[in-house]
Amino acid sequence: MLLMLAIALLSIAAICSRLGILGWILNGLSLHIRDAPQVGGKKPFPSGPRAWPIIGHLHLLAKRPHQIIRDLSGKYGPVVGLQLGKLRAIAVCTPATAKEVLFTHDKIFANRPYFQVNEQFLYGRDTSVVFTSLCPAWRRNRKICTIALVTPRRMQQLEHIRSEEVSFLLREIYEESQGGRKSVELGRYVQLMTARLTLRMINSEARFVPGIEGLLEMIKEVEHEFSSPLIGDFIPALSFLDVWKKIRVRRIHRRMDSILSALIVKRKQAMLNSSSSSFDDLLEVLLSKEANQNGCAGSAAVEDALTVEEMKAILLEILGGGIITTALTIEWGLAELLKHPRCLQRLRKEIEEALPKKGNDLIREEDIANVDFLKSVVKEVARLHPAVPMLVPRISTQECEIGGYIIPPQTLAFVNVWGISRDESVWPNALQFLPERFEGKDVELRGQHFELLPFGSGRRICMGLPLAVSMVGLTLANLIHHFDWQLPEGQTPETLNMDESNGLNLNKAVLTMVVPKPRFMTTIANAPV
Ligand code: HEM
Repeated sequence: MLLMLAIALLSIAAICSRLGILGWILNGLSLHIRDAPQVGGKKPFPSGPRAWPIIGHLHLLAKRPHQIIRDLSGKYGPVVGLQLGKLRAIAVCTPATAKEVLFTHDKIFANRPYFQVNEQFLYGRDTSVVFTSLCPAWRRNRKICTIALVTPRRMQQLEHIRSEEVSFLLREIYEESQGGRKSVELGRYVQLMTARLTLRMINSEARFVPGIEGLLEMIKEVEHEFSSPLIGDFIPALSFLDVWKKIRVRRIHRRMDSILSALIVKRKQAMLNSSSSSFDDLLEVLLSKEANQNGCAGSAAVEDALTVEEMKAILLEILGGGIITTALTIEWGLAELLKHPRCLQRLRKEIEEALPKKGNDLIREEDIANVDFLKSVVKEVARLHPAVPMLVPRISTQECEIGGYIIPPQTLAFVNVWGISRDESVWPNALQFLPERFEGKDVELRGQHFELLPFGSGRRICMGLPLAVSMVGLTLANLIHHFDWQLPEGQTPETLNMDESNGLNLNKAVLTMVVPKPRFMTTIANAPV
C-alpha cells in the first residue's frame, strides 16, 4: 500500500533484527519530532511521533492512515507533524485547522504534490485536473470538464442517462438475484452502474459497449498504483527498490493508453464521416479543442488548445475520480440503512409521500428534490464514510501559519476529514448513524462547513460534487423503493460488518451481500436494457 517502501524496509529490518543488528541501531537512532521553542509566540513545526531514520513516518501511512492519524492527533493535537522520507508533512484534524488549510490559506495549499506515478499515468506534469498544480492548464481543464459534465444546465441535460442507468441497475440486480431468490454482491453492480454512467458521459455512443467489467478492473488497478507513490519520491537513494512497481505501472499504463487511444481514433473517424451529427459528450468537447500543427485549436487561443495526451489524461482522471468514489458511497449508504431499519422505513415513507403517483415507476430526481430526509441520509453517509478519507494531498507554496505553527513551503498537507467526522467534540454521538442530526441545520456538503468535508473545499473542491450527490440520492431512493432488502441466512442488521479495508478510497472490508425482494415486479421487468 501507500508505501511499499515501509514494507520493504520493515522486511529488511525484520531480517536484520533477527540477526540482532538493525533493531538495536534503529531504536537508538529514532527521532522524536518535538515542539521546538516558540519564536515570537509561534511554534516552528508541529510535533509528531518517533520518526525512524531515513523513512521517518512512512510506515504509518501504510495501512488505513486516516485511523492512525486520528489516534496521533489525540496525543499531539490538531496538527500532527510528520516526516515522510525527505518530505515534511502535516495532518490537520479539526474543523478550525482544516479551515486554515482549505480557506484561509487556500491559495498556498492549492497545489498537489508531484509523484512519479502520476506523471507516468497522466502523460507528463500538469496535463489534467486532479493532480495538476494550480496553473492555467488546470483552470482550463477543470472548466472544460465542469461545463461538459456538471453545470446545472448540463446536469439537467444528462438527467435521462442517470435515470436509465439506475433503471438498468434495478433490472440487473433483479435478474442476478433470480427475482430475489439469491443474494447479490451489491457493490459490484453499483460500481458497474457508475462505470457505465461515466463512460456514457464521456462517450455517448458507449451505451452497449461490451467489456465494462474489464474497464472497471483496469481502473481499480490504476487507482491501486496511484495510492502508493514510488519510494524514490520520498527517498531518492532508494529508488532502485521501485523497479518492479515501475514495470507494473508501465504495463497498466500501456493497456489503459491503448483503450483511450482507440476511443479517440474511433471518434475522430466518426466525426469525419458525419459532419452534422452531434455526439454531445466530453469526448466531443475535448476533440473540438485539439491543437493543430500550429498548436492552436481552430480560432481558439494557443493556450486553449489541448494535445491528445492532455485529452487522454483528462479522460483517465474522470474515469478514475468518479466511478469508485460514488459507488462506495452508495454501498455504505445502503449498508447503513440495512443496519438501521427504522431509518430505512422512514426514508421509504417520506419518498413515497413525495411521489406524484404512488407505485412502481422509476423515481426521478425531480420527484425527490424536496425529500429533506433523503438529503440528511446522503449527508450522514458522506460524513461517516467519506470515500476519500484524507482528501487528495495538497502541498504548500509559501510559508504560512496553521494552528499557531509556522509551516514552511513545500510541506505536504493531509486533511483528515474522516477523523473530524468521528470526533465527539465536533459531532455528538459521532459514531452513530443519525441522519436526523442534520434536520433544521444549515450544514451542507459544498465545503463551507469545515466539520463536514467529504468533497474537500476551496478551489480544489471535488469537481464532480453535484453529480455524485445526485447519483447517491437517486440510487438509494430507487433501491429502497423497489426492493425489500434481506440479509443472507444467519446475518442480522446488528452483525452486518462495517469494517473498512485498506486503500486510497474507503472500501468496505467485507462485501455487502444482500437479497433484494422486488416490491413491484412490473417496473423492474420493464426497465430499459
Ligand atoms: C461520492 C463521490 C465522490 C467523492 C467523495 C469525491 C471526493 C473528492 C475529493 C475529497 C477530492 C479532493 C478535494 C480537495 O482536495 O479538496 C476530489 C477531487 C476531484 N473529484 Fe471527486 N469525489 C466524488 C465523485 C466525483 C465524480 C463523480 C467526479 C467526476 C465526474 C469527480 C471528479 C473530481 C475531480 C476532477 C477532482 C479534482 C479537483 C481539483 O483538483 O481541482 N469526483 N473528489
